[in-house]
Amino acid sequence: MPRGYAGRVATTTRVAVIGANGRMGSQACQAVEAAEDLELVGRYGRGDDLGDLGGAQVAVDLTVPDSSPEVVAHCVDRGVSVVVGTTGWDDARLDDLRARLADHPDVGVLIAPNFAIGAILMMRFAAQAARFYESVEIVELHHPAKVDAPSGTAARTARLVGEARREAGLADVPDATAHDPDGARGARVDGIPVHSVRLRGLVAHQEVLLGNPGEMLTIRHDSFDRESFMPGVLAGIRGVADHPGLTVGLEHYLGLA
Ligand SMILES: NC(=O)c1ccc[n+]([C@@H]2O[C@H](COP(=O)([O-])OP(=O)(O)OC[C@H]3O[C@@H](n4cnc5c(N)ncnc54)[C@H](O)[C@@H]3O)[C@@H](O)[C@H]2O)c1
Ligand SMILES: O=C(O)C1=N[C@H](C(=O)O)CCC1
Repeated sequence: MPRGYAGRVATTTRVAVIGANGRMGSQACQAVEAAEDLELVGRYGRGDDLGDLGGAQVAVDLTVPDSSPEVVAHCVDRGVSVVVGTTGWDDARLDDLRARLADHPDVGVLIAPNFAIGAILMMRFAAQAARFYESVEIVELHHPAKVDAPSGTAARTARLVGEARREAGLADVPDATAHDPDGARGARVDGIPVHSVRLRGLVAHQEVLLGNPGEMLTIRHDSFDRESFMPGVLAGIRGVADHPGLTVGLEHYLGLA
């Protein structure tokens, strides 16, 4: 156990990682093990019985969109706060989770669409810029093993941008497309066109393109390695118990909201 100031024994937080054999989960286990103030007490893969989560105080969910609601419900019902990196948390799922958390007022859940500091800043900058531009489109680019599209980050960015445009009283983005039988104009999330690229060699990347007559602003973020997510995972673990209820976005723990 680590020693704190004046030789006192500092307390550690007991952590369980669910989805521990995946690309993110395995790296999160390493990050927790390397942190002096955290203790990894449980690693769970698909099919494992989560039980009492090894006595964890905080769980990290890095599974898949189909599993995440059940995993999070299991933790919340046992009074364990959860840091959720898994995507797929649409409004209906968030509403269900809020209702569940109402019965567990001391439990915190952080839904973090992206743990990388640069991606969080990209989302904030895009929301700030949104009211100044007629056009906006999002291009997200990821590794081809990703199971969901659009990415959680792109969906969150689109919602933040859409909200900022509504508050500013902007009209819909201009688009004369009348014939698009193959869906070449991408998906629409909150009125914002979103395009998903899946390409061997990529990890996680996004561009927000904002256009006005005669100019374009591009806000781009690149995660070249999953190590970019780990400081955010650790910040989430350290903060979640102090933020009871549901929080969407790590920016709320970082003074960036
Ligand atoms: N928030 C972020 O910054 C961030 C960053 C990267 C990935 N992600 C998201 O995290 C999730 C995981 O990504 P990945 O690339 O590690 O995927 P992955 O497929 O490599 O890992 C997911 C793992 O979860 C396991 N799993 C599925 N259901 C489970 C269950 N019920 N219990 C225990 N384990 C279960 C799978 O077997 C797999 O090993 C995805 O939703 C992805 O979009 C978020
Ligand atoms: O690799 C993934 O999968 C990622 N998922 C998140 C998303 O969908 O936005 C975050 C970036 C990486």
